[in-house]
Amino acid sequence: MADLTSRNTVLVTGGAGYIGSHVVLALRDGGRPVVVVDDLSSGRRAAVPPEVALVEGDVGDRDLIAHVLAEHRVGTVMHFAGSIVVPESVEKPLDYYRNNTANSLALIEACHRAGVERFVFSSTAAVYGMAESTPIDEEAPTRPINPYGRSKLMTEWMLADAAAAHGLRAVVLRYFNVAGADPQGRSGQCTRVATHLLKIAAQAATGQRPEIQIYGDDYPTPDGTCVRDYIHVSDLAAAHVAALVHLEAGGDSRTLNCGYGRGYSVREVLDMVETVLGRPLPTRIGPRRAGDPPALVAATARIGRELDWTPRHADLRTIVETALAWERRLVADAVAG
Ligand SMILES: NC(=O)c1ccc[n+]([C@@H]2O[C@H](COP(=O)([O-])OP(=O)(O)OC[C@H]3O[C@@H](n4cnc5c(N)ncnc54)[C@H](O)[C@@H]3O)[C@@H](O)[C@H]2O)c1
Ligand SMILES: O=c1ccn([C@@H]2O[C@H](COP(=O)(O)OP(=O)(O)O[C@H]3O[C@H](CO)[C@@H](O)[C@H](O)[C@H]3O)[C@@H](O)[C@H]2O)c(=O)[nH]1
Repeated sequence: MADLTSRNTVLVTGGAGYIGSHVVLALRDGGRPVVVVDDLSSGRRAAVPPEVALVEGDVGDRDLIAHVLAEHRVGTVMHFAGSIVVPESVEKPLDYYRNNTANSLALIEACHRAGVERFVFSSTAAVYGMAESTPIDEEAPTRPINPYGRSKLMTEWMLADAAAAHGLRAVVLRYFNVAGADPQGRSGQCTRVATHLLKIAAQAATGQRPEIQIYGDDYPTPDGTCVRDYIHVSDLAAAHVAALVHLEAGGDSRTLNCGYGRGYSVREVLDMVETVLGRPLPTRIGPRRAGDPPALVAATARIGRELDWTPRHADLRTIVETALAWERRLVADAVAG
């Protein structure tokens, strides 16, 4: 019989990606043993610290996962691996159901077989769809409006059912808009195809794009542009560590919003980028982007109550400054070859 108490390694799937790599840093900063499984489809080997084992492979590969869980004495799985581009999910829904839903099923099954009972899952505010009112609390109806959101919601359901039947305990974190970079400059967003507002603004600020297009200024919001709740990626990483502590202390399954409960419009974000930069950026008003809700702001009472988590970077200037510092570094590294 395996000694479950000595299983204290955390398996981070997708740990070579943007958010996963920050969580790996937070876990390592806390002295935790970590192993990463990543197929490097969008992640980078360099995002994983050299002392952390990186197993290159598919999270849906049951044999590989069974081997990793046993070999590294994994006690908790944090599951980030997945496909994340909403418009792509509309064009290729089956790819999203395979990579986000079917591969999550394989991973949950592997955990069940191996007796791994603690699970932390990257979900998304996209599960709420067009929210009827904001701020949105966790009891709001889940009516995702695209395959990406549905593929993630199905994983939430599988985890809830596995919790009820098999004793798996899962913290589902529904992220709002994740942005910024590690304040120490160790990681940041590196995606090849940028779609997120702040990444695009950082690329424009560093001369990699001629302009930024604002997708619609006729929304029913104070300045007509969409409002979002931006959370610094390092605070989000700390929420994962707090979720781990909760589960290790015997805590039950939870579904928790991750945001600050404060919304900023697209214009306010771009104003802050210009302020930090000290010069204006070329912007153009374009048409609305399909599927954008006018406002998405998290109700945050539950995470404040359920986890021992205090945000440390909850201001837009810090988010913008760290995102810009990271983008400048990427550009400098590219120039240096
Ligand atoms: N970025 C956001 O604003 C945001 C918001 C809500 C939820 N999320 C969720 O957070 C998670 C991480 O997102 P991110 O922004 O870091 O994206 P990312 O693309 O940077 O990271 C995803 C990682 O998963 C890996 N991966 C993908 N499919 C895999 C597979 N089948 N097997 C092994 N590895 C695989 C990729 O190589 C990459 O390293 C995702 O599950 C996403 O749905 C992100
Ligand atoms: O070039 C751009 C890019 C974005 N936007 C706008 O900026 C806002 C934020 O867009 P983006 O950064 O693409 O994030 P969202 O579409 O809000 O989606 C993110 O945040 C959601 C939660 O709020 C998560 O569910 C998603 O996974 C995550 O990608 C939206 O109003 C966009 O229309 C622009 O105006 N111009």
